[in-house]
Amino acid sequence: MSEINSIEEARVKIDSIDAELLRLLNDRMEVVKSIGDLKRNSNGAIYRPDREQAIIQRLSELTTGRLNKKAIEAIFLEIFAVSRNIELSEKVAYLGPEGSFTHQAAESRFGAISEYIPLKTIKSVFEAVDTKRVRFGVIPVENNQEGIVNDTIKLLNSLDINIVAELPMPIHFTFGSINDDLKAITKIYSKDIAFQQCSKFIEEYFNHDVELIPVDSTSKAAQLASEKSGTAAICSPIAAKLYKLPVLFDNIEDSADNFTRFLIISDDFKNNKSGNDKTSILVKLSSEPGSLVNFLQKFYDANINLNKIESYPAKKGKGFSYQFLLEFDGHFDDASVSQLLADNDSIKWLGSYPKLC
Ligand SMILES: C=C(O[C@@H]1C=C(C(=O)O)C=C[C@H]1O)C(=O)O
Repeated sequence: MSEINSIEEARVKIDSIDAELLRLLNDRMEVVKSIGDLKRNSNGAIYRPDREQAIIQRLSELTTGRLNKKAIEAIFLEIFAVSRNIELSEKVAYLGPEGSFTHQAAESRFGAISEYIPLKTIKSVFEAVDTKRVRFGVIPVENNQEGIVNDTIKLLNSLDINIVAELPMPIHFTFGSINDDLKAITKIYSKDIAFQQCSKFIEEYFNHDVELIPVDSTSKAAQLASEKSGTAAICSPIAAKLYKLPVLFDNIEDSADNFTRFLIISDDFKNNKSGNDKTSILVKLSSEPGSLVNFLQKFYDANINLNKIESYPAKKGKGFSYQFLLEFDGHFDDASVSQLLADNDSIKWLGSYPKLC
């Protein structure tokens, strides 16, 4: 690139590059529109995380300039979200309320312009997907501090719903208030759990008395704080944005490694292989010596790497049997995986999807 001597000169260059980018993006959207028409004729799914992951992987290997994989991902996830809306706008339900961390996770994958429906419970998200009122649902499945979300597993077990993609997301809390002088703040709204997870911040920044007021959601906290002087909220960045609450501090949580794994779910959905996939299953095993060992032996024999195993007691008739959630490397279409899952009534396949954590 030739030498640039002034900001004005640089901006002229940027304007011309942007015009070219826009022309190329519009060309891309024409092709995307044709794909949308073809999918409509064949009733194919609009969202294909396998294909999106393969594009990001390909571009990360191709890049020679300043953009690394993370930057490419940030840019292209928005392009994909806009593309999907041009193909066909698909409704997305998530565990609300608006401004929840699940909302933030949903927006990170489906972009700013999709049609979102916040629902009150994980069960209602599953039901909205099951009755085809929405094409996709977004719900939490585990948090590294709190453990697994039992409702999600229970509903994956009882309904015919598949996992389309996983979304690991670091949980960062922000501190927002319309007062920029901390001394003027006498009340802080948030959820109990957020107070616990940000206790060091509260201790260090407030040596005067503040009242910690627990409310139902961190979005509610943001709303209340946006309406009243002398108050503040500990909430998600998206909730602060939603209620136009000025953010005074970001990342105020005690532990830097608080992360939640969300799932995108749909009914009747099967990804193609992306090259780096994970499979989730539920399996019921009888309560007798060796049943788990014998089952796990099959993974060892097939050289399949296990990522997770969680157990749940499952009521069955008079006695108890055991149910396990297993996650392992590989895709349903891999011969080793399909052989392992074949002809086994006690296994419920939940989905094979690009591995992100
Ligand atoms: C265009 C497609 O549909 C969606 C949009 C994609 C894109 O913008 O490249 C990729 C995968 C799908 O989620 C496709 O399936 O190729």
